[in-house]
Amino acid sequence: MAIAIEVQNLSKQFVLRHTRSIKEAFVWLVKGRKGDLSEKFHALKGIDLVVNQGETVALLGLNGSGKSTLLKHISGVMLPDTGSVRTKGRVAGLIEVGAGFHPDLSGRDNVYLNGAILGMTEEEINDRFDSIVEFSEIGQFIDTEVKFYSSGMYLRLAFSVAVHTDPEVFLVDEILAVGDEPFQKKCIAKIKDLAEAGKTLMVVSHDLDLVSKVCKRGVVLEHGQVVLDGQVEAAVKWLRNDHGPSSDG
Ligand SMILES: Nc1ncnc2c1ncn2[C@@H]1O[C@H](COP(=O)(O)OP(=O)(O)OP(=O)(O)O)[C@@H](O)[C@H]1O
Repeated sequence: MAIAIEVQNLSKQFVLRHTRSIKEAFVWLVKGRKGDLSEKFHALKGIDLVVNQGETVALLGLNGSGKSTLLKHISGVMLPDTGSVRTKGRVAGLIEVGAGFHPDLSGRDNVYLNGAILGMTEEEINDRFDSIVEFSEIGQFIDTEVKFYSSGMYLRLAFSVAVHTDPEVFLVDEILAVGDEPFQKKCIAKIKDLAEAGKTLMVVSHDLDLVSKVCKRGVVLEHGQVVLDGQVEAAVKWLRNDHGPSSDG
Protein backbone atom coordinates (compact mmCIF):
# COMPACT_ATOMS: atom_id res chain seq x y z
CA MET A 1 0.00 0.00 0.00
CA ALA A 2 1.29 3.49 -0.84
CA ILE A 3 2.50 5.69 1.96
CA ALA A 4 0.70 9.03 2.44
CA ILE A 5 2.58 10.39 5.47
CA GLU A 6 6.01 9.36 6.65
CA VAL A 7 7.45 10.94 9.77
CA GLN A 8 10.95 9.84 10.68
CA ASN A 9 12.69 10.52 13.95
CA LEU A 10 11.07 13.96 14.21
CA SER A 11 12.09 16.18 17.10
CA LYS A 12 11.13 19.73 17.92
CA GLN A 13 12.28 21.95 20.72
CA PHE A 14 10.70 25.20 21.83
CA VAL A 15 12.20 27.99 23.87
CA LEU A 16 10.51 28.09 27.26
CA ARG A 17 11.55 31.58 28.26
CA HIS A 18 12.57 34.24 25.75
CA THR A 19 13.46 37.05 28.10
CA ARG A 20 16.42 37.13 30.45
CA SER A 21 17.36 39.59 33.13
CA ILE A 22 20.39 41.81 32.54
CA LYS A 23 22.10 40.01 35.45
CA GLU A 24 21.59 36.60 33.86
CA ALA A 25 22.86 37.86 30.51
CA PHE A 26 25.88 39.48 32.21
CA VAL A 27 26.83 36.28 34.07
CA TRP A 28 26.47 34.35 30.84
CA LEU A 29 28.74 36.82 29.02
CA VAL A 30 31.33 36.85 31.80
CA LYS A 31 31.41 33.03 31.78
CA GLY A 32 32.36 33.19 28.10
CA ARG A 33 28.90 32.55 26.66
CA LYS A 34 29.03 28.95 27.83
CA GLY A 35 25.86 26.92 27.62
CA ASP A 36 22.51 27.94 26.25
CA LEU A 37 20.99 31.07 27.73
CA SER A 38 17.52 30.08 26.71
CA GLU A 39 15.74 27.22 28.41
CA LYS A 40 14.29 24.76 25.94
CA PHE A 41 11.99 21.82 26.10
CA HIS A 42 11.20 19.00 23.70
CA ALA A 43 7.65 19.27 22.34
CA LEU A 44 8.27 16.25 20.07
CA LYS A 45 10.90 13.60 20.70
CA GLY A 46 11.92 11.21 17.97
CA ILE A 47 8.49 10.60 16.44
CA ASP A 48 8.27 7.79 13.87
CA LEU A 49 4.95 7.41 12.12
CA VAL A 50 3.90 5.90 8.82
CA VAL A 51 0.35 6.44 7.55
CA ASN A 52 -0.80 4.61 4.45
CA GLN A 53 -3.06 6.12 1.84
CA GLY A 54 -6.70 5.85 2.87
CA GLU A 55 -6.03 5.41 6.57
CA THR A 56 -8.06 7.39 9.10
CA VAL A 57 -5.94 8.30 12.09
CA ALA A 58 -6.95 9.96 15.35
CA LEU A 59 -4.10 11.79 17.03
CA LEU A 60 -4.90 11.72 20.73
CA GLY A 61 -3.32 12.74 24.00
CA LEU A 62 -3.63 15.06 26.95
CA ASN A 63 -3.22 18.85 26.71
CA GLY A 64 0.27 19.81 25.67
CA SER A 65 1.28 16.32 24.54
CA GLY A 66 2.33 17.60 21.10
CA LYS A 67 -0.63 16.76 18.85
CA SER A 68 -1.02 20.17 17.19
CA THR A 69 2.73 20.53 16.85
CA LEU A 70 2.92 17.21 15.03
CA LEU A 71 0.01 18.15 12.77
CA LYS A 72 1.72 21.46 11.93
CA HIS A 73 4.84 19.57 10.88
CA ILE A 74 2.79 17.26 8.66
CA SER A 75 0.99 20.21 7.08
CA GLY A 76 4.36 21.89 6.47
CA VAL A 77 3.76 25.08 8.46
CA MET A 78 6.45 24.07 10.97
CA LEU A 79 9.87 22.64 10.29
CA PRO A 80 11.52 19.99 12.48
CA ASP A 81 14.80 20.51 14.31
CA THR A 82 15.82 17.01 13.36
CA GLY A 83 14.16 14.23 11.41
CA SER A 84 11.90 14.47 8.41
CA VAL A 85 8.30 14.55 7.25
CA ARG A 86 7.21 13.39 3.84
CA THR A 87 3.71 13.53 2.43
CA LYS A 88 2.29 12.37 -0.85
CA GLY A 89 -0.31 14.34 -2.79
CA ARG A 90 -2.12 17.52 -1.89
CA VAL A 91 -2.31 18.18 1.85
CA ALA A 92 -5.05 20.43 3.17
CA GLY A 93 -6.99 20.89 6.31
CA LEU A 94 -7.77 23.00 9.25
CA ILE A 95 -4.96 23.54 11.66
CA GLU A 96 -5.62 27.03 12.94
CA VAL A 97 -8.67 29.19 12.32
CA GLY A 98 -7.68 32.16 10.23
CA ALA A 99 -4.33 30.77 9.07
CA GLY A 100 -3.88 31.56 5.39
CA PHE A 101 -6.51 34.31 5.55
CA HIS A 102 -5.78 38.01 5.27
CA PRO A 103 -7.95 40.05 7.68
CA ASP A 104 -8.24 43.09 5.39
CA LEU A 105 -9.47 41.12 2.40
CA SER A 106 -13.06 40.11 1.79
CA GLY A 107 -14.25 36.53 2.11
CA ARG A 108 -14.29 36.35 -1.69
CA ASP A 109 -10.65 37.44 -2.04
CA ASN A 110 -9.63 35.13 0.77
CA VAL A 111 -11.17 32.17 -1.02
CA TYR A 112 -8.76 32.92 -3.89
CA LEU A 113 -5.83 33.59 -1.55
CA ASN A 114 -6.38 30.52 0.62
CA GLY A 115 -7.21 28.35 -2.39
CA ALA A 116 -3.93 29.37 -4.03
CA ILE A 117 -1.97 28.70 -0.83
CA LEU A 118 -3.51 25.23 -0.75
CA GLY A 119 -2.42 24.61 -4.33
CA MET A 120 -5.54 25.33 -6.43
CA THR A 121 -5.24 27.12 -9.74
CA GLU A 122 -7.36 30.23 -10.43
CA GLU A 123 -9.45 28.22 -12.86
CA GLU A 124 -10.11 25.52 -10.26
CA ILE A 125 -11.17 28.17 -7.75
CA ASN A 126 -13.44 29.84 -10.33
CA ASP A 127 -15.12 26.49 -11.01
CA ARG A 128 -15.59 25.66 -7.34
CA PHE A 129 -16.30 29.17 -6.01
CA ASP A 130 -20.10 28.87 -5.85
CA SER A 131 -19.89 25.49 -4.22
CA ILE A 132 -17.37 26.81 -1.66
CA VAL A 133 -19.68 29.68 -0.71
CA GLU A 134 -22.72 27.44 -0.65
CA PHE A 135 -21.09 24.89 1.67
CA SER A 136 -19.87 27.63 4.01
CA GLU A 137 -23.34 29.26 4.17
CA ILE A 138 -21.55 32.60 4.43
CA GLY A 139 -24.08 34.04 1.97
CA GLN A 140 -24.17 37.83 1.74
CA PHE A 141 -21.10 38.18 3.99
CA ILE A 142 -18.81 36.84 1.28
CA ASP A 143 -17.90 40.43 0.33
CA THR A 144 -17.29 41.53 3.92
CA GLU A 145 -13.69 41.84 5.14
CA VAL A 146 -12.94 38.72 7.16
CA LYS A 147 -11.69 40.73 10.13
CA PHE A 148 -15.37 41.30 10.83
CA TYR A 149 -16.18 37.57 10.73
CA SER A 150 -16.98 35.61 13.87
CA SER A 151 -14.69 32.66 14.63
CA GLY A 152 -17.44 30.33 13.41
CA MET A 153 -17.65 32.20 10.10
CA TYR A 154 -13.87 31.94 9.68
CA LEU A 155 -14.10 28.24 10.31
CA ARG A 156 -16.92 27.81 7.81
CA LEU A 157 -15.07 29.49 5.00
CA ALA A 158 -11.71 27.90 5.82
CA PHE A 159 -13.20 24.41 6.09
CA SER A 160 -15.11 24.87 2.87
CA VAL A 161 -12.03 26.02 0.92
CA ALA A 162 -9.97 23.16 2.36
CA VAL A 163 -12.40 20.40 1.39
CA HIS A 164 -12.85 21.89 -2.07
CA THR A 165 -9.13 21.54 -2.81
CA ASP A 166 -9.78 17.82 -3.25
CA PRO A 167 -6.92 16.90 -0.92
CA GLU A 168 -5.24 13.51 -0.76
CA VAL A 169 -4.36 14.08 2.88
CA PHE A 170 -6.82 15.96 5.09
CA LEU A 171 -5.75 17.22 8.49
CA VAL A 172 -8.18 18.52 11.09
CA ASP A 173 -7.29 20.01 14.44
CA GLU A 174 -9.74 20.53 17.31
CA ILE A 175 -10.90 23.58 15.43
CA LEU A 176 -14.34 22.20 14.56
CA ALA A 177 -15.28 23.04 18.14
CA VAL A 178 -16.00 26.67 17.21
CA GLY A 179 -18.64 25.72 14.66
CA ASP A 180 -22.28 25.48 15.69
CA GLU A 181 -23.84 22.03 15.93
CA PRO A 182 -25.48 21.90 12.48
CA PHE A 183 -22.25 23.00 10.81
CA GLN A 184 -20.19 20.54 12.87
CA LYS A 185 -22.47 17.74 11.71
CA LYS A 186 -22.07 18.87 8.12
CA CYS A 187 -18.26 18.94 8.50
CA ILE A 188 -18.19 15.49 10.07
CA ALA A 189 -20.33 14.12 7.25
CA LYS A 190 -17.93 15.70 4.75
CA ILE A 191 -14.92 14.24 6.57
CA LYS A 192 -16.56 10.80 6.46
CA ASP A 193 -17.17 11.26 2.71
CA LEU A 194 -13.47 12.00 2.22
CA ALA A 195 -12.55 8.87 4.19
CA GLU A 196 -14.95 6.76 2.15
CA ALA A 197 -13.45 8.19 -1.04
CA GLY A 198 -10.10 6.74 0.08
CA LYS A 199 -8.49 9.95 1.29
CA THR A 200 -6.04 9.89 4.16
CA LEU A 201 -7.32 11.53 7.31
CA MET A 202 -5.63 12.73 10.46
CA VAL A 203 -7.83 14.20 13.17
CA VAL A 204 -6.79 15.80 16.44
CA SER A 205 -9.58 15.88 18.97
CA HIS A 206 -10.48 15.45 22.60
CA ASP A 207 -13.93 14.27 21.54
CA LEU A 208 -13.23 10.56 21.89
CA ASP A 209 -16.71 9.51 20.78
CA LEU A 210 -16.38 11.55 17.61
CA VAL A 211 -12.95 10.21 16.65
CA SER A 212 -14.11 6.65 17.32
CA LYS A 213 -16.80 7.18 14.70
CA VAL A 214 -14.54 8.82 12.13
CA CYS A 215 -11.16 7.06 12.57
CA LYS A 216 -9.98 3.46 12.59
CA ARG A 217 -6.48 3.97 13.92
CA GLY A 218 -5.47 5.79 17.08
CA VAL A 219 -2.09 7.25 17.90
CA VAL A 220 -1.59 8.50 21.44
CA LEU A 221 1.07 11.07 22.26
CA GLU A 222 2.45 11.67 25.72
CA HIS A 223 5.11 14.31 26.41
CA GLY A 224 5.98 14.42 22.71
CA GLN A 225 6.33 10.68 22.22
CA VAL A 226 4.10 8.02 20.71
CA VAL A 227 2.98 5.79 23.55
CA LEU A 228 0.29 3.83 21.72
CA ASP A 229 -0.41 3.15 18.07
CA GLY A 230 -3.23 0.75 17.28
CA GLN A 231 -6.98 0.46 16.82
CA VAL A 232 -8.84 3.64 17.77
CA GLU A 233 -10.85 1.68 20.37
CA ALA A 234 -7.63 0.68 22.14
CA ALA A 235 -6.36 4.26 22.07
CA VAL A 236 -9.63 5.61 23.48
CA LYS A 237 -9.66 2.91 26.19
CA TRP A 238 -6.07 3.74 27.08
CA LEU A 239 -6.89 7.42 27.44
CA ARG A 240 -10.09 6.85 29.38
CA ASN A 241 -8.86 4.17 31.77
CA ASP A 242 -5.16 3.94 32.05
CA HIS A 243 -3.64 7.16 30.80
CA GLY A 244 -0.29 8.11 32.21
CA PRO A 245 2.54 5.81 33.20
CA SER A 246 1.75 6.29 36.90
CA SER A 247 -1.78 4.92 36.64
CA ASP A 248 -0.81 1.68 34.95
CA GLY A 249 1.85 1.01 37.44
N1 LIG B 1 5.29 28.08 18.98
C1 LIG B 1 5.51 27.57 20.19
N2 LIG B 1 6.44 28.12 21.02
C2 LIG B 1 6.69 27.60 22.24
N3 LIG B 1 6.05 26.52 22.73
C3 LIG B 1 5.12 25.93 21.96
C4 LIG B 1 4.79 26.42 20.65
N4 LIG B 1 3.83 25.62 20.11
C5 LIG B 1 3.57 24.68 21.05
N5 LIG B 1 4.32 24.86 22.14
C6 LIG B 1 4.36 24.02 23.33
O1 LIG B 1 4.51 22.67 22.91
C7 LIG B 1 3.75 21.78 23.73
C8 LIG B 1 2.85 20.96 22.86
O2 LIG B 1 1.85 21.83 22.35
P1 LIG B 1 0.70 21.32 21.37
O3 LIG B 1 -0.14 22.51 21.03
O4 LIG B 1 1.31 20.54 20.27
O5 LIG B 1 -0.09 20.32 22.32
P2 LIG B 1 -1.48 19.59 22.07
O6 LIG B 1 -1.26 18.13 22.37
O7 LIG B 1 -2.04 19.92 20.75
O8 LIG B 1 -2.33 20.22 23.25
P3 LIG B 1 -3.91 20.59 23.38
O9 LIG B 1 -4.62 19.29 23.58
O10 LIG B 1 -3.93 21.43 24.60
O11 LIG B 1 -4.30 21.31 22.15
C9 LIG B 1 3.04 22.67 24.74
O12 LIG B 1 3.72 22.63 25.96
C10 LIG B 1 3.06 24.05 24.13
O13 LIG B 1 3.14 25.05 25.13
